[in-house]
Amino acid sequence: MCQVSEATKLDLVIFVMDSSIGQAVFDQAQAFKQSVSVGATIITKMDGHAKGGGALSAVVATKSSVIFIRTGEHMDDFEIFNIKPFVSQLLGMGDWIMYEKFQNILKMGPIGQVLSMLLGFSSELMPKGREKESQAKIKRYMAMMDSMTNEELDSSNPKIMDDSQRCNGNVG
Ligand SMILES: Nc1nc2c(ncn2[C@@H]2O[C@H](COP(=O)(O)OP(=O)(O)OP(=O)(O)O)[C@@H](O)[C@H]2O)c(=O)[nH]1
Repeated sequence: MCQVSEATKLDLVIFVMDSSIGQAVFDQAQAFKQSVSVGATIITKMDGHAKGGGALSAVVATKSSVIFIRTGEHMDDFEIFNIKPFVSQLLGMGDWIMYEKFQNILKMGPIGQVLSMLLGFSSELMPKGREKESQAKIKRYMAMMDSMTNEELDSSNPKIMDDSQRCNGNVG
């Protein structure tokens, strides 16, 4: 790697990390940084189970920014790195965000009008003429989420649900 770096005039050295290796990436990234001057990082395999927490270690070790994530095996499975969804996924905040959305919607009055203004809600959730039913559905989702522990809300793993909750019908 040092020889390649010395023999060529590189505009940018990119450290490519596999998100599935987790925190072990720190040592790898540090060794990389000690040999060549890393300018950017790419996180791969974000389509798998890993949330990419190791990226934080890689960024600290290389003192570089993440520029892209890879989300598949094909050539074009690249996405520009976007900090908000990344951190949200890392913290498992998807369900919390949805819960807050529901709470705000219910506060905002006639739900049909409100939902029609919002992006991200499908017509199945709010069919025309069935607003009351849909409002009840949202309240049911919220009741389900109220019955979940913080750990369950934070996790994207459905297996973490307690079996007794499934039997009680608390979980859809
Ligand atoms: N699902 C998925 N597969 C990926 C991604 N990036 C790379 N791969 C696959 O992972 C495998 C290894 O990729 P390589 O590019 O050979 O990575 P490498 O670091 O040189 O691999 P090693 O030589 O095994 O260390 C290949 O089959 C890739 O297609 C990704 O973002 N998602």
